[in-house]
Amino acid sequence: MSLRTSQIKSSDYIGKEVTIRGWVYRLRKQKENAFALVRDDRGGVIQCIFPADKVAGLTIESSVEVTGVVSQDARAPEGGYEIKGKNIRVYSVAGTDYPIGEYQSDELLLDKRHLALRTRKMVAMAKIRATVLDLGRRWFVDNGWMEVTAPTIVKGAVEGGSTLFKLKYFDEEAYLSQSAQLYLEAMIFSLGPVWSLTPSFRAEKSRTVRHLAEFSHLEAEAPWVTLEDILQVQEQLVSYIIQKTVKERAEELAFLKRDTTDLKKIEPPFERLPYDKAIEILRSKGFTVTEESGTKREIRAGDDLNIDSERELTKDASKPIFVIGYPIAVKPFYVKEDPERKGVGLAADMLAPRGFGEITSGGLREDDIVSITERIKKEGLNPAAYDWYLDLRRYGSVPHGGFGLGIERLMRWITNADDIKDTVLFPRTMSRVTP
Ligand SMILES: NC(=O)C[C@H]([NH3+])C(=O)NS(=O)(=O)OC[C@H]1O[C@@H](n2cnc3c(N)ncnc32)[C@H](O)[C@@H]1O
Ligand SMILES: [Mg+2]
Repeated sequence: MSLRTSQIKSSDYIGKEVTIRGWVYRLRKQKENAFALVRDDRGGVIQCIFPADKVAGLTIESSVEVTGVVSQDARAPEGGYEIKGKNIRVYSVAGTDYPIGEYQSDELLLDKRHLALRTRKMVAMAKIRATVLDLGRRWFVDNGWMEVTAPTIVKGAVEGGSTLFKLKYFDEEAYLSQSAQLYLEAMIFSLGPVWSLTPSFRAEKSRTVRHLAEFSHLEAEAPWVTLEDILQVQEQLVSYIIQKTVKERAEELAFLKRDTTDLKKIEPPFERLPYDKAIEILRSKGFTVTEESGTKREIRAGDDLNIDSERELTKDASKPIFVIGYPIAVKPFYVKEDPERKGVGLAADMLAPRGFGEITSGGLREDDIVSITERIKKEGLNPAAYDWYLDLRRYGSVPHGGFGLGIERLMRWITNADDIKDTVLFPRTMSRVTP
């Protein structure tokens, strides 16, 4: 029975004969002996020593089954354990032109992502990502939220028509979903608090380190909630994911050289910063924005916040900041207007500390059919595509709200990755749709 290297690296196995299966990760041949670092299917590596002639034709990434006796030697790389090889079975000899080596360009690593996923960095990233997804699910399940699955082929925009991917759907036009939100709103009337993890698509015509064309979207929606309820759900969820990821993936975070001292401080409550106060802070710092015409001017009330303003607001923060009460004009049609403050939306964005930018957007939804119909029209959307959605206001409308969290945005913060593309296995951007 074959074992994984993590099992073998213990004093229990010293002197025992074991079998491991994996791929040749590094190969050093000397006159007498050859030293093969074999990587198992979870990325663990152990040194295997053979007489040089026994592994003559072996190449990097050849798939092998090694049998031998475990010994301990402080000089052995990867933890001081090694296998003195007795037998090696080669399943497949890899081509001698394996393209992933010590040093290569980011572009090549993206072009060969299907192979680069075998590198230690991407194995660590993939394991952290799997844990983040697992923890997101664990939090919702443990707190009584119901998982639902929304469609990803839809007929309407949620976040504005400019970032829709159009597709030919049999004899009609359809789009790839930007967000599951509208469907989650349909499910709260029978399932209460619901959540989903779906791919969301945005035809972002911008090359930034924070945007993907396809991202993993963790969304939630609940009936009978206030904006404060929605903020508390988010800060508990994000704190839970971060605190447990720091513990459960300490080895991988260490491999990525991520000092997690700052992440250990992430716990509720997060700061609530009113939008007007945020603008005041930015104006006091002489913050400027560039208009479409290219002219620069001082930021003022009514402007949306961009990454530069978010960075300025969070650069010295040790915990996320909720910016609350954006102007309704810069928010989508579904955002509820504050009945006490005309023109102000009951919405909030969660901004990660240290300039990592927006992690979530959320808030209360407009639950009055006349108001939301007007807002759909005002946004230039075709009300016919939302007739089913308006039924949710026609039949039993209730105060409700929710949020969307970008998994890759959260991952970029947790791993301190330079680029959001590093946090996803097969990134999709404006200039990349393969492999
Ligand atoms: N159920 C909801 O209320 C979600 C809501 N309809 C929504 O889609 N909001 S959002 O556009 O701000 O996107 C939500 C989050 O989704 C992430 N997001 C949003 N767009 C992207 C892109 N292009 N790439 C990566 N991540 C992205 C980011 O963290 C945002 O805060
Ligand atoms: Mg947003």
